[in-house]
Amino acid sequence: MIKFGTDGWRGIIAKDFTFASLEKVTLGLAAYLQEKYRAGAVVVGYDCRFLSEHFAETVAEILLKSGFDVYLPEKFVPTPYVAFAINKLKAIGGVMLTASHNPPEYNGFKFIPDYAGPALPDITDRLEQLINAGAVPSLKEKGKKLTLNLESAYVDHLKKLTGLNYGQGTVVVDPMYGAGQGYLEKVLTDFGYTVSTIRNYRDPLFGGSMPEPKQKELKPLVEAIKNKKADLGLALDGDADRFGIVEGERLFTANEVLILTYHYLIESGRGGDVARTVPTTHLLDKMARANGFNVIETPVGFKYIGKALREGAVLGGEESGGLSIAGHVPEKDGILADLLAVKIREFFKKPLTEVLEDVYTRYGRSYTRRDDYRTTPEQKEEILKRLSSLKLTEIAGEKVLRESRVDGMKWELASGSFVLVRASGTEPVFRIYGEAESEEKLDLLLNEIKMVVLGTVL
Ligand SMILES: O=P(O)(O)OC[C@H]1O[C@H](O)[C@H](O)[C@@H](O)[C@@H]1O
Repeated sequence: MIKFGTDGWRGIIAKDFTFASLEKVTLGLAAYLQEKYRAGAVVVGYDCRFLSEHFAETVAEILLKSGFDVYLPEKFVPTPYVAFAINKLKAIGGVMLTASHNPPEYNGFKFIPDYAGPALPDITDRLEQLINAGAVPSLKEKGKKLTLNLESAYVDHLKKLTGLNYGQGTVVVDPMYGAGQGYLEKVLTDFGYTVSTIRNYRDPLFGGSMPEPKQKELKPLVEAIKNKKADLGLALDGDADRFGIVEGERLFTANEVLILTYHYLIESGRGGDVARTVPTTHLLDKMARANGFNVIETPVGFKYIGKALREGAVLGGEESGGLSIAGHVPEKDGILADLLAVKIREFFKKPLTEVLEDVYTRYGRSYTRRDDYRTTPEQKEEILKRLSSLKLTEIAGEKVLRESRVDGMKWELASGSFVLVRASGTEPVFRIYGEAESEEKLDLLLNEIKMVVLGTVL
């Protein structure tokens, strides 16, 4: 049984993710594409993982035999680049072979439709149906196999979109052995920055860790920043759709990066509506309201943010590390987010830490946190049952103003704080998220919800 999770189908290589299961998935996709289009081109990209290029060949071969033209790159590419290529080539869609930031033993299959953002559930539901029913496409005259070669176009587009200028400074780039190698280096050296790079070769084992830009995994970047006396460190996850931005030893959370980006867009005259997922910081709401803009709240998943971006939001993002802006593809792009961080420093002429302080002074300070708790399938069932009947009027002594079930269960409190519990769609964990005006308060909120919801089960 194939299931598309929060972001595509993923599995352990050789156990679930095999050539045979990939063929089955691709046959279903080809049948889906034949249902929707008479002809067209499909972009097939792949990351640096074990066998990724061979998996991509398998996908390409089936699509070609189903009568579609296929664009295939000569080496690994970032996920946002595939989205960019779909847009540029007016392709009918794309496939990205990647397991993003998962451990090395995983690989994955992500379908990106013609609108160049993550597939929405109506599409993945139909795909699952076709795949699990063993659908096969009709054999057609073989399509054309073409080389995907839009790196320069993508780089030029990012240069224009970010509006970077010639600047000075030292930057360390850390693609974490992933598919984003070369892009940041190219843009920044072209603009006169001194760039040094670490972990910039293919290692399907990711140096024994995970290609995820988190504090623990970014120790080598922090070390390199110190050694090079660099102003900034810029990291990417395994397929470069997520970012890691570091000044000194400080890694900015995705919430902070979203706040900084929104502030920059507003102050540079590019303000507008903002889209965020339910657990993402409400400071964005305060900023939007203060400037006469709207907030679009969505369930977790960049597919929903992508939709809001297509409908006119100027910024869309999520606390898990996704960001894109108007004028770009509605897919999260870590390379774009990293370059925007450089632009923000350039624009405000100060370090990001100081820009963030200015934002807090203007709109109010807030602290966010997410705690993850591993559960067994039985525990998950029990917690979900408990959540469905839970009614809280007060949390940590504060009145609940609003309760919402857009995704999981969210309680918004009188002071503007919130707590949210939901089951992850990508890992066997429950996530408890919160935001409050002080760290002490945040602690109280998260602990109380942990006790009430997970307490006796875990
Ligand atoms: O909290 P989860 O359901 O595990 O999802 C966490 C994240 O997973 C993937 O990376 C998706 O692309 C994101 O859109 C999502 O936010």
